[in-house]
Amino acid sequence: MNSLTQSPCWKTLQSLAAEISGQHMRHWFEQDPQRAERFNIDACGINLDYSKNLINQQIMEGLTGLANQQQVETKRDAMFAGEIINHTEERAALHTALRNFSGQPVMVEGVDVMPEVLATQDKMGDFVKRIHSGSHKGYTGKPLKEIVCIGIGGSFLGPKIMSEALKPYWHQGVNVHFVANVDGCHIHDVLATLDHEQTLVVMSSKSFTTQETLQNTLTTKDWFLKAGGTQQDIAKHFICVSSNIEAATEFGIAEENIFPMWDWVGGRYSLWSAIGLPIALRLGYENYRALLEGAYEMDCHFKQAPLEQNLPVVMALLGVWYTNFFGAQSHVLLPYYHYLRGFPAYVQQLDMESNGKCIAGDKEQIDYATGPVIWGSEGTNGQHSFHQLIHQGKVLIPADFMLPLKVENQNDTHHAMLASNCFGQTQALMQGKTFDEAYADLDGKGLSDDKRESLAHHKTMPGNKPSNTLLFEQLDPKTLGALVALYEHKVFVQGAIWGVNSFDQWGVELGKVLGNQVLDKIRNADEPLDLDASTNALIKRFRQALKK
Ligand SMILES: O=P(O)(O)OC[C@H]1O[C@H](O)[C@H](O)[C@@H](O)[C@@H]1O
Repeated sequence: MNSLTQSPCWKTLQSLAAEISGQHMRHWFEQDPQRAERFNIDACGINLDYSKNLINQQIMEGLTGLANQQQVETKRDAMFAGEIINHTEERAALHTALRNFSGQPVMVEGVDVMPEVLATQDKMGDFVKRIHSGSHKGYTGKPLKEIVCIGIGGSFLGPKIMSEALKPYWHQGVNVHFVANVDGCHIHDVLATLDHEQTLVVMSSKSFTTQETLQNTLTTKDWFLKAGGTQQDIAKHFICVSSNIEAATEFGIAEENIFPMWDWVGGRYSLWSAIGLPIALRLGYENYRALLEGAYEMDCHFKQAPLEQNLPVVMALLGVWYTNFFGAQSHVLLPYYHYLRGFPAYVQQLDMESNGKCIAGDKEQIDYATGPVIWGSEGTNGQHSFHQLIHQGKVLIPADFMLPLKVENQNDTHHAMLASNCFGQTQALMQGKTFDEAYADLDGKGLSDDKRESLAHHKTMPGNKPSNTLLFEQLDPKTLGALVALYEHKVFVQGAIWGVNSFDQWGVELGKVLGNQVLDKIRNADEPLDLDASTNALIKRFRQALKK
C-alpha cells in the first residue's frame, strides 16, 4: 500500500466522493445561484469556469489539503530555483528560465544561466530579422523563403502547433514546413515542391541522436547536393538547434549555425528555447517574445496566487479528483478554434510523457492511477462523432472546452454558432435530460406506450458530466504562451501530488534501443534471427519483401 493512498487527505477525499454519489450538478446549480461565480478564476487573459464539475466547497478544500500534504508549493519553488528535481537524469527542469523576464539570475549548480539564455535569444532575433529582410541569402544570392523544419517529439510538436495556432500573426513572405516522421513519404513530398536555392533547413534535436531527425536531415542534405549545391554551400542553408554541440559539429553543421540549448530544458518543455526558432521565423521575433511573456505571466501567477485561486493548481486538482476518485482514465481537450486544433496533440506529449509513470519517489511501486490518456480535437467536429460517448457512455471523461471570444477577421455569424455550440455542449453534459423530459418530448408522436417508454430510455441523458470552460479574450501570442504554461504547470502539480518524476521518459528509450537492434537485422540479411518468435517472423517477412 502506498503512503499517498493511506494518507488522511486521500481518505477524506474518498468519503467526500462517496457523499456526493447520487447527487446531480443540475440541482447544485438550482440551489446555489452563485455557483458559476464561486468556481471561476481569471488570470493572464484566461477565464476558467470550473463550476460544471463534481465539486463543492468542501471538496475543493479537501483537494487543496491534498496539495498541501504533498508539498506542492515546496516542490514548485524547488523547480523555479533550479534544484535537481529530475533526479533520475540528475538535471534541473528550468524551462521557466527561458521566459524569465524578471531580470533576476537563475542559478543551476552555482552558475547563472541567464546570460547564455539571453545571448541565444539575441542570436535568434538577429537571425530571424536577416531571414525576413532577405539579407541572409542562399548560395546563389537568392533570399531563403522556404523553411524546412526537421525534428520530432518536443522538437516538433511545440514549433508546429504553436505556429499553426497563431496563423493570424504570421509574417508574410516565408513558407514554413515541418517534417517529423522517418516515413520517407513526408520528407519526399515536402522537398518535391521546393527550390533548393531558396530553402533554409532548421534541424532541431536536443540530443542530436534521434534517428528520425538525423535521417531526414541526411536525406535533405543529399537532395540539396544533388540539386546543385556543394558541401561548402551547406553553411548558408542548414542550421541546427541542439544541446549536443559536439555531435552537431561532427555532423557537419558550421559552429556559427548552431543555436544552443541545455540539458536542463526537457524536450517537451523546449519551445521556449531555440527549439522555438521555427515559431519566430513563422511569426516574427516580436510575436515570439510575446509568447514567452505570456508564459512568464503564468509563471508569476503560479508562484504567487493562493492555491484555491491558482489556475494550474485548480485544474490539476480537478484532474486528480476524477483520475483517482472516479476512475476516469482519459481527459478530452476540445478547442473551439480551428487554428488551435493541434493543441490536444501538444498536451498529449506534455502530459502523457511527463506523468505516465509507475514509480513514486526513489523506488516506490505506485498503486494508484497517474496521468490520464489525453485526446481530443477541434469543436464542433467532435460533436458529430465522439461526443456521443462522452454524453451517454459508461466511462467518465472530463473535458476542457476552449474558446477565444474574439478572433481576427471575425465572421460574426460563424463565431456565434461556434460559441453557442461550445456553451451548449457544456450545458448538455452538465444537465443531461431526465427520463420524464424525454418521455414528455415524445407526446403526440403517435407512438405506442411501450415504444414511447423504450425510446424515452434511449433518449435519457445522464448529465452530471464534468467540464471546464476556458475563455480567452483572443488567442494572441501572449495568451497562447500563458495557456501552454498553464498546462505545463498543471502537469507539474499532478506529478508533485502523485510523487512521480515528471521530467524523465525512460519508457520511450526502450523502444528506441530495440528499434535499432531490429534495424541491424533488417539491413544485414545474414544476422541470425534470435529474437522472440513473433518479431523474428515479422523481420523475415520484411526481408523477403525486400528481395522481391
Ligand atoms: O530533440 P531530440 O533529442 O531529437 O528528441 C526528440 C524527442 O525524442 C524522444 O523520443 C523523447 O521522448 C522526446 O521527449 C523528445 O522530445
